[in-house]
Amino acid sequence: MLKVENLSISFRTDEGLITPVQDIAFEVQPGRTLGIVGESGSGKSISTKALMQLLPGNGIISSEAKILYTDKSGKTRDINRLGKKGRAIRHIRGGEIGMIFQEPMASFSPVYTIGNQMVEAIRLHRNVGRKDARRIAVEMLDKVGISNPEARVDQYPHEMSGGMRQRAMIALALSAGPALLIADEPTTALDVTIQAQVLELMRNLQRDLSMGMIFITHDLGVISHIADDVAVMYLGTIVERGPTDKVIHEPAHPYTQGLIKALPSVDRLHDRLTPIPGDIPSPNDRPTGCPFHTRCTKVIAGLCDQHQPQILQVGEDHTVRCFLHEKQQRASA
Ligand SMILES: Nc1ncnc2c1ncn2[C@@H]1O[C@H](COP(=O)(O)OP(=O)(O)OP(=O)(O)O)[C@@H](O)[C@H]1O
Repeated sequence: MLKVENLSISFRTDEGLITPVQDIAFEVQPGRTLGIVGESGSGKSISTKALMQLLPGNGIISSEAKILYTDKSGKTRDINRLGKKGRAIRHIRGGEIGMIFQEPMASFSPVYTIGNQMVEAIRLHRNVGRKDARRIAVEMLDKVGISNPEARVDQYPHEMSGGMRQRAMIALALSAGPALLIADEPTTALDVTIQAQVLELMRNLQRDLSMGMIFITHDLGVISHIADDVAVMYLGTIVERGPTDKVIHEPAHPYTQGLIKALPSVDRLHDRLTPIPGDIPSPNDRPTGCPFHTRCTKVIAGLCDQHQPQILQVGEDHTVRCFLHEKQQRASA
């Protein structure tokens, strides 16, 4: 339903043009969840904002990028050719592709009730009257597990707890009936028990409604619970991509291996965690060669610091950008 190719994103800044996302490609299949994982600043959020033409004013999507989206009627369009305004992109935002964020207040206005905001969103994208829209809003609140939805629908966002607001935001995004949902760190700010409930809810809703979903997080543990496929991002490039099971159990890129070693686990309480050394460099200061080579424990001097690795196939639908695999494949050929 979504095929992204050659996507680079730049920003005009006082220091000149920076390009925090460089030439990424990924796909989302109907009814499947793609997880995008990476440290803060790797470019996860801006990559998905670009899909809805929601980059800030100084943001530029590369002209050669293709963002091919097949809508509910089966028509495929290149979102990169639609521009930021106009009917076509407004129809896609919300009605075709919904979005939820870490902070529900980014979706809700504090001055209107939850119900009023849901009714507006439903009527914008569906051909129904106010009464039916309100009925759909109540049904949606019920579906996301909010008790007594007939009364809650008339509450203001500040009258709900954090976890409940998060559920209401999911209901708001789903009430317009999107075919694809983008969830940007939706559970990061919640405490772990509520986080688990919201993750479970999202997984069930995604299956019941056969929606496609892109789930952004810095937490590989969360990815293993929710995503069918995963793209691992580092400093604006996708370094590894594949089915979640494969990527977690047979990680091919040293960065993915590092993320897994850094994951805390209750089974290994006495083991020391192994953090990835150093910090992610700034996009203004991108290293030459492989962007990860400055932190990589397996760096090959003279190669990784000078040349960009190409995308290599390491299994069915499993790809990696790393010279270690190029070397191995050449040796076994
Ligand atoms: N409006 C902007 N102007 C200039 N640079 C920007 C702008 N917005 C984002 N960036 C750059 O893009 C980089 C990637 O941002 P993005 O928000 O996508 O990261 P992220 O991986 O989602 O991180 P986080 O998990 O912290 O949200 C940032 O580090 C910053 O350098």
